[in-house]
Amino acid sequence: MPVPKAQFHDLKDRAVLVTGGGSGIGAALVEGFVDQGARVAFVDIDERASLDLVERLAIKASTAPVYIPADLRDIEAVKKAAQTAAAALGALHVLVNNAARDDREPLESVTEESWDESQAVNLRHLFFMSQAVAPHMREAGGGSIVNFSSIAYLLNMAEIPAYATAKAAIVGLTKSLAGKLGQDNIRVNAILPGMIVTERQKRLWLSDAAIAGMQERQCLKRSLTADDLVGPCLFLASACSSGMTAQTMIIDGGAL
Ligand SMILES: NC(=O)c1ccc[n+]([C@@H]2O[C@H](COP(=O)([O-])OP(=O)(O)OC[C@H]3O[C@@H](n4cnc5c(N)ncnc54)[C@H](O)[C@@H]3O)[C@@H](O)[C@H]2O)c1
Repeated sequence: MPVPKAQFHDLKDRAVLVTGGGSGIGAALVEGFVDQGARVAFVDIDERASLDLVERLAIKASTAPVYIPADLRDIEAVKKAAQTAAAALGALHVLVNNAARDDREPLESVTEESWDESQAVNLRHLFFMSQAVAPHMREAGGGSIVNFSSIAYLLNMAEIPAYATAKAAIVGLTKSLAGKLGQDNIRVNAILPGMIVTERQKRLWLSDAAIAGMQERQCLKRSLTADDLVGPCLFLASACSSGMTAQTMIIDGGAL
């Protein structure tokens, strides 16, 4: 059964920036915000997927999303992307820090370089993008930042020490940013997805046995998809959650 689409009326015309919006969960989030009538920009390194998404959404939306090509491992590019988004959309009100790359790398293989690379792609840009966007949110009178963590760091998964570290740190980052930015009416929350069956996940990591194993573990006996994250993310972005900050929301079908 398809996940029903929510409507949050305060998100209409809101200026929204999504990182990693070109494919996977991020693309579903971009579409979710576009469906609200929000004005959306997204950053992604994958130009082909991103341009395809813009083309697809331009057909159905009055305002097509703005694609900002950038590599979020480059902090100057992160800052520039925030400025480009604000210049295109006006004072930003919502930031979704979604981009990541869940490479597997066992303990024995991790090097200084691969460790730093993992933190750069999975953690560092969330801080610097939030830092760059916060002044625009102050200008807008407040805002909402949604950080994508993962339940992976709670599952004792052996093959992802650097990724799990980054995803755990995102919860700490979320709470610290919330502590600082609350005085400016900027809320900061995190979403922890469980196993979300995307095309990329199926191509790279998810065997039929792994999917069946997770369904067995979950309370809900179906696979979750990117659409399962859209409603929760819109809710955190909307003033419907205006009393909620420094929190984590687990969307895992009851796996934990
Ligand atoms: N899919 C899952 O099962 C799952 C589970 C738990 C958490 N999550 C989290 O949800 C978020 C989205 O996951 P996903 O499965 O859609 O990931 P994905 O890999 O399918 O998509 C990530 C997007 O980020 C972009 N990206 C990657 N590196 C980039 C860089 N350096 N600069 C700019 N863009 C870059 C990619 O091009 C891609 O469009 C991530 O934070 C991930 O950790 C996913």
